Amino acid sequence: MDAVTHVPEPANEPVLDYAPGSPERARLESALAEIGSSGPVELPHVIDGERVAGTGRRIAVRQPHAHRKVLGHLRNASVKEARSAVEAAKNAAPMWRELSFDDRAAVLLKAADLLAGPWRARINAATMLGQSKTAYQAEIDSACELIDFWRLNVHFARGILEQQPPLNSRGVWNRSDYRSLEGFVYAITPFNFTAIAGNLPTAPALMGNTVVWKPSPTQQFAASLTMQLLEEAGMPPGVINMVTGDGLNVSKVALADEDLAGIHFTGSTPTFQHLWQEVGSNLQRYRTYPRLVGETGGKDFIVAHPTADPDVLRTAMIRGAFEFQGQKCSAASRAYVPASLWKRIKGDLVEITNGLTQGDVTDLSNFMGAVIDDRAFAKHKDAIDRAYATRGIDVVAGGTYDDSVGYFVRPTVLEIKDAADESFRTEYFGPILSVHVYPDAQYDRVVDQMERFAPYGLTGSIIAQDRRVIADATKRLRFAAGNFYVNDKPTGAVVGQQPFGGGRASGTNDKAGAAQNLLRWTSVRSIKETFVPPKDHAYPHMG
Ligand SMILES: NC(=O)c1ccc[n+]([C@@H]2O[C@H](COP(=O)([O-])OP(=O)(O)OC[C@H]3O[C@@H](n4cnc5c(N)ncnc54)[C@H](O)[C@@H]3O)[C@@H](O)[C@H]2O)c1
Ligand SMILES: N[C@@H](CCC=O)C(=O)O
Repeated sequence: MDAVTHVPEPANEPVLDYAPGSPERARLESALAEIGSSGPVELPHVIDGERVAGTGRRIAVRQPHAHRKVLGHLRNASVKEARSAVEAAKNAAPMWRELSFDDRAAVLLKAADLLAGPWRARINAATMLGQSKTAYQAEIDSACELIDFWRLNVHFARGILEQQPPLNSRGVWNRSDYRSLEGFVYAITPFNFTAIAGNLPTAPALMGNTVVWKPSPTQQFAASLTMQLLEEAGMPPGVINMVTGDGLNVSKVALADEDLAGIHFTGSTPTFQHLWQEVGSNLQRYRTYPRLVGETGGKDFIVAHPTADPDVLRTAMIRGAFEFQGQKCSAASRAYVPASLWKRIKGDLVEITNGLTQGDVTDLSNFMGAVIDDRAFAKHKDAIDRAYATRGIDVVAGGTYDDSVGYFVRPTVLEIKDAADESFRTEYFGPILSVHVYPDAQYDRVVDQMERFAPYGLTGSIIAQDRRVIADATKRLRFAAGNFYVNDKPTGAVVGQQPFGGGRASGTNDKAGAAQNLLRWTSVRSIKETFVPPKDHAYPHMG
């Protein structure tokens, strides 16, 4: 029973390509048709394994590219449901932490296999319809990244448990006991990645914690399916308690609870800072210091050197800025391009950007869908309108928007004279790329200016051929990005390959899907056992 087992060797889940005629495409199209043709569903809270309708404000979950189509309805959690969720998590804690690691790991390994197989098309289709992702963007998120999170977290967690003190004095045996945190973990997840939503509650759960999970309302459709999948994988009632809605009442209850042991957050910088402040002001209430893990916003950069390959640069800009409508925290939203290169790439960049296909994501020929909701649409519209109204900014591609059918914002390139313009520091979280074109000789000045201009430190790329430039930029931009790319776009980190997260205003850099993150969800106890203990208090020097 107590054998130290080996967990299955992890490997990244292969990305399926959904080419015309492929079996995965047929499965996906049938899942899209099935969801698309069934009426709106109720998206209840799941507390202690029970579906709870709730009494709070009812909110429609819409398809962003066809906003008249409603996928389902949720209700904002009231204080009552928030209390029930916290109580359920606390009650389930002794049972869950007493289960062996292998039992907890088996739930996630089974969930990963279910997602890789029978659940794949359904969750991808839900992510496409609910978050307006193309087939490829859904596949790398809701299938591959989530499967990788679950499999690799088990692998990394096993590695942590194996870390034991290297030294034992004679007659002594030292051990490390990886305890869960004392209390419950509050997981709050963003709209843009089904994988992140699935990882944030399950990573602490793997380490023996029970969780209150509050998904984003605009991701709730896929989140509810993820919850069902976890139940099918054998997750016991009460381990993960999902409450829906805006989270205000959940925070009111959870952040004031003496047993709050941690927050696992991904979302915007202001939301995380607000949660941190609340925890700070409640500090004296808590039994233990809550662990605060937050991955937040970015203003991710591409710096091109005059030696850059123009095709590599253009492709990194288009894919990095516009895939999933620029709604990745890692999306390239500012680029610094030398004048000599800009002359060479501008024509193609503008033509390709203006030709990017956009529309309903069930039409698999589209490169892009819509932005997530009316609020995001309004923010991007304001940013584009401001660009038109500002001297020194040229809207060289895109620059249009239309919300009559869906929340469509055309991929937009702004050529901006002033490197200190606010669009080089503000996260719009949409398909808007600000480009500063600099005289080739001023490369060094530009790198110095951009390194600190935005408050964030999430992702960034250097595009250059000269090795000395790459080496120098890697050093000079060391703290400007937690994920740094050489001759590639700054998006698309793969679990187990490029552990993801950033510093400065971008978060606590605890690297999702890596051992660093899992360590935040365990509180180590050191056990020293002395086999033949001393029976006399005196030391030899006392004579
Ligand atoms: N660094 C990363 O790894 C990463 C990954 C994905 C997204 N992001 C960031 O997330 C942001 C976009 O996501 P979003 O729009 O969902 O962010 P958001 O901050 O608006 O919302 C995130 C979550 O917090 C919830 N929330 C907001 N206020 C709350 C409160 N007081 N109590 C409880 N919950 C509350 C929301 O309902 C949602 O579930 C961008 O800034 C993006 O850069 C970062
Ligand atoms: N990990 C993802 C971004 C997640 C944030 O939205 C990437 O690397 O593109």
